Amino acid sequence: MKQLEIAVGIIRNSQREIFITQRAADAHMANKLEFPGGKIETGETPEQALVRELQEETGITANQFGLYEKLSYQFPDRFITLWFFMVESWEGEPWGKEGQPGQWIAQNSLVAADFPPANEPIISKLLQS
Ligand SMILES: Nc1nc2c([nH]c(=O)n2[C@@H]2O[C@H](COP(=O)(O)OP(=O)(O)OP(=O)(O)O)[C@@H](O)[C@H]2O)c(=O)[nH]1
Ligand SMILES: [Mg+2]
Repeated sequence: MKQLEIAVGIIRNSQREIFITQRAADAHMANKLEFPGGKIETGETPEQALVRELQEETGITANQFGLYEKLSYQFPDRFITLWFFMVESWEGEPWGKEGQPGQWIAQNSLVAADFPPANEPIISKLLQS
């Protein structure tokens, strides 16, 4: 069973919109929306992985963030632990740097079904706050 640790960023602007990207058609959880991020590599802290992944996937440099939630999920073929960081201060303008479509979505209009099932508790929490 694959076991993965993932760091992702909830990139939120001053209008309470969140930068969301769409997963590739050939990826795990194909076409689902996601928070940009990816696998924590050996020797990296979750925070270091977050900064690296956001640079690679969205072009921004996160400079202030805090852990929002950490949760685990058992997929049929893999067990993943997701570290969700709230990112409210960064340099640059996020875009879909790896070719993935990106968009700003109002925090209160996120739809859980558009995301991988592991994200459900996070979408609920964002909708409630
Ligand atoms: N980035 C991201 N991954 C998520 C989210 N929710 C969720 O279940 N995942 C799962 O986390 C796993 C790893 O994410 P990833 O594919 O972005 O990893 P990565 O950027 O290192 O990709 P790579 O393997 O192409 O290098 C995938 O199995 C993905 O389906 C989310 O909101 N954001
Ligand atoms: Mg990724």
